[in-house]
This record gives sequence, structure tokens and C-alpha cells, in this order.
Amino acid sequence: MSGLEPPADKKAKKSKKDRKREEALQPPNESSATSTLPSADESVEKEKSRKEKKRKRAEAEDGENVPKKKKKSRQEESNGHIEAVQPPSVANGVNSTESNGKHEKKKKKSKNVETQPLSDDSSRVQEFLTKNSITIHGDVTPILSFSSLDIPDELRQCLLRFNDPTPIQACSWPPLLAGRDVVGIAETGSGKTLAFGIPALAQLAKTTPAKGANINVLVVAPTRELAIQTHDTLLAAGQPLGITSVCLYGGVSKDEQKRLLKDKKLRIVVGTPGRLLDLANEGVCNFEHVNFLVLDEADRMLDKGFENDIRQIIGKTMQGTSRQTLMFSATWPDSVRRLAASFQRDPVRVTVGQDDLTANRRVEQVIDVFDDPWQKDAKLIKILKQVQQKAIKPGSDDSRTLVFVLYKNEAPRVETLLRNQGYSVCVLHGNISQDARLKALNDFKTGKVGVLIATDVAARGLDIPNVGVVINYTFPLTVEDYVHRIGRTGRGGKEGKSITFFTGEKHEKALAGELMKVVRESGYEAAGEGLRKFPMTLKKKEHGAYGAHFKEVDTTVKGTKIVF
Ligand SMILES: Nc1ncnc2c1ncn2[C@@H]1O[C@H](COP(=O)(O)OP(=O)(O)OP(=O)(O)O)[C@@H](O)[C@H]1O
Repeated sequence: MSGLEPPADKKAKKSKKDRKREEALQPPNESSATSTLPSADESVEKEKSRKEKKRKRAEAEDGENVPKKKKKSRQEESNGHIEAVQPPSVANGVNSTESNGKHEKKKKKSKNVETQPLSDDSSRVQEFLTKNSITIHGDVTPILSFSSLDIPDELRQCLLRFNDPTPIQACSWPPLLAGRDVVGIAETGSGKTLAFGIPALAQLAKTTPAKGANINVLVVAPTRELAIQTHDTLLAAGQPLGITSVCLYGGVSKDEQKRLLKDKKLRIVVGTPGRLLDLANEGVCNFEHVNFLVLDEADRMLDKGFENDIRQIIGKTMQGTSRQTLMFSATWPDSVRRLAASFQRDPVRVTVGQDDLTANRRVEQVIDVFDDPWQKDAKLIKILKQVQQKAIKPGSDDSRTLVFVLYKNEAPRVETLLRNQGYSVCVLHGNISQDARLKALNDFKTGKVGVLIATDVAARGLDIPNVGVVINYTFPLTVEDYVHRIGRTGRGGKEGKSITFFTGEKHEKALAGELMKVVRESGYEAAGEGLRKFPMTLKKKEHGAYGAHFKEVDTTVKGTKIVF
């Protein structure tokens, strides 16, 4: 796929097969599609709980540009491009978007088989898949060594510091290099950035863009700091190929970003939704030639209310089969499955570990239950002392400690508490300027300061070396956030430790059951015993496959478009 032609030309050339595939993405008929949607009562309840969650988030918010605009109709959201709303089926591990004859045949053949490695060395592959608890929906032969990766040698250079591909890399690279859409779900710190970064750069290396058609890869990330980090990684890996990236995020002036957008070598844009959309709407950033789109940590972006922005951004990229769309995260709640179903085409889904909520097993989890929340301060000081004395992780060089709070106004209070005890600390949250945020992160990354107190702005994606211990001073609003927070340690194959303070107050009590499940499934059940005094109820799960409301449908029936 050259992927560099203007979308209009591409559309005109749309093959019969493509048109068929698009039709198959539509619901089979209005009544059956409607029956897959929630009842009115369920919808109201869901909407209420979503709004409440959003309100709480806004209180705890980290200062990113939270969208204020009222929700528009589905059609407006996608910029006039009507998207299918029927979630595809994953029966037999094969997505129902694969509705052409070829895939229908495959579907029948692969009954009850989710993983279908097709390798000469199939036993080695099978062993790899089993050992790493990998499930693949789609046909994939994992790449087990860097040498068998079909990419330019200049690009391979950035991999030479590692021994082997991580499981998510091994299984995402083949379908991505073959031009497929991919959903990648793998634990925190497992190398997801290069899992999408290498194929993105390999694709850019193959093509020379026409004048004005140079932005071909777009990565959308939920926080400014994560966007900057991803941009840095892609910039470094693309440098030997002469490929440049620009990072667009809010909280700073647009002038410098506009200047960088003029760089002729520019092929990649990484950014946060608000600023990306702003600059695109101003006409200084053209996404019309983006044929490789990554939604990183999409679940967090939806949590933050960015769905409308994301849909608009997607609407500005190349449409139809010309675009590869990737979604990567360590957590994969129902909300994001719906988004995936409406924007991806016949995606290969790679899950390392469980499809459900899974924490990185290399991070030891300890849960400290408090009867009196005021005891938390004394406990925090005691733990930091133990970290200093290397009594928490004996023999480890990982001296940095990350302390998570929930609300922005908690951060200065904990900061004062620790400063009064003589600790050198820095803080990262939404009430400080972007410069101060970057300075705090940099001081912590370089080891100038050993303790960082942060809100959930630091929970996702940040790859900070030598974080030995994560302390959850206040429990987050969701167990997904818990999994991401503790994932700031134990990265790149290392061991880590997390200590979580749990009081059962406010939102916490309702999360005890879900937390216990994560703790138990990661093998630390004994450390979570204290949670048992709270109700161990679990939120009712909808369907464990794509789409919150799933129904087996006959995909050969011609669909009817539904416009909301
Ligand atoms: N093949 C590999 N072998 C060992 N380490 C690797 C490999 N690929 C990447 N890494 C390193 O692993 C660390 C974590 O990678 P990365 O930040 O991409 O994780 P992630 O899966 O995106 O995590 P998160 O879910 O928290 O965003 C980085 O320091 C990265 O350099």
C-alpha cells in the first residue's frame, strides 16, 4: 500500500471487495441491530454512571485539555463519515468483519481455535504462545528473533540493545508489517511503544511522500508526558532513516509547534487529542495523508471524555482500507472495544495474559488496609525510610519511589508532609505549569530527586528508569488506573513492588472486589487478605469480546445504515 494518494482518489478506486467489506460492517438490519443495543433503562443507568465517573475524574483531573463541547451526533463526530455501529463478532476467534467468503471459510475451519500459528517451526511457536499466555484472534506467525524481522537494518539498530522481541512485539509485528489493523493488549512495561513504533517506521522507510503529503503516521496519546515520551522514542529510532517526528500537546504556546510542523523531513505526529484537533482545525496540520494511526491508551482517552475529539481526528485521516488503525493498552474495557469496532477493519487482536484486567506479575502487590485514614501519613513516612535503608527491595538499585495521590490538592499536602521530614520530593499534577511538570518528571527521571508525588497524570505509559516502589497513597477511581499506576515499576523485565493504602472510604469500598481479583490473579492473594472485610462484589461484566453489546449475527445479510 503506497498510502500516499489523496483519499478521494483512493475512494474512487475502492474495489468491489472493499465495498462488500464496508457493507458487512453495517448492522444486518435495523431491528436486529437495535436489539443489540441496551434497553432504555440500562442506557440511562449507564449514562448516569458515566457522567458520575467523569465528574469525579474532573475533580481529580490532571490539567489536560478536558473537552467542554457538548456531544454531537455520531455522524458529526466522525466528520460526516458514517461509521458502522455493529460490533464485530469474535466467534471462534475470527472477527465478523471478515465477512467475505475467504474469511467465512476460515471461520468454519477454526471452530473453537483462537490461536492459529502458521509456522515451519510450529512447536516452538506454540511453546512461545503458551508460555506467555498469548491469545491471537487472526492468523499470525510470531517473530521470535530480531533477525527474522523484515525491516531496514538502520531500524534494527534500535533493537540491538535487547535480546529478543517481547511477546507483544513478536505477535504484533507480523500483522502490522503486513498492513493489518491490530489491537494489542499487554501488561505495563512490556514494550508496546516499539510494538507499534517499528512497523510505523518500517512503513515510512518504504515510501517517499509527495509534497504536502508528508504526515503519514499519527499517534494519539492521553497525556502530554506520554506523548513526549513516545515522540522521543520514535525520533530516536527513526533518526538513522532520516525520519522526523513532532510532538503536539497543550499547555504550551502553539508557535514553536507550528514552526516544527514545517520541517520537510517530518513524517510522524504524536500528540494529545485537544491540541491535535486545534492545529488541524487551524489548517496548520494536515492529517489527510495519515495512513498509520495509533490510539495509545485509548481507554484512558475515553475516560477523559476525549471520544468526540478522537472521532473528529480519525475523520480527518485517510479513510477506508487506506488506513491502518492500531489500538494499544494494558487494559481493555468495554468502552474502548466499541471504539475499536467502529474504526478498525478486520483487526488482529493480540492479548498477552488475560483479556480481562491483568497486572504485571513482576510487580509485587501489597495492600495495606487502614481503619483510620489518618494513619496513612505515618505509614508513608515509615515506608520511605525503609526504602532509603534498602529494606523494601534489598539488593536493588531501583531507588526511586513514586507516590500516587488522587486529587490535585492532595499533592501539595503530601509534598509538605514529606519535605517536613527532610525528603527531597517533586510533584506532578494538573495545577502546575507544563514547564514545572516537565521539570519534575525530568528531575525524577535523572535521579536528582528520589520521590515523585503525582496524580494519575503519571499513571499511564511513563517509562521511568529505576522506579523500585510505587505507593498508592490514595486509591484511584478505577482498578484499571491501579493496574497502570503499579505498572510504573517492574518495567522491561525487571521486578518491582507496589504498596497500596486502602481505607474503604468513598469510592474505594465498591472497588474492593475488583481489586482483590487483580491481586489474586497476579499471585498475591495473601497480601490482599485485609480487603475481605469489604464486599467482594464484582461489577457485572458485559461481553468479554469486542463491543459492549454483542450478538451473533449473520454477516452475509446486507446491512442498513443507522444514523444517530
Ligand atoms: N524487546 C525488548 N526487550 C527488553 N526491553 C524492551 C524491549 N522492547 C522495549 N523494551 C523496554 O521496555 C520498557 C517499557 O517499554 P514501553 O514503555 O514501550 O512499555 P509499554 O508496554 O508501552 O508500557 P505501558 O503499558 O506502561 O505504557 C522500555 O524501557 C523499553 O525500552
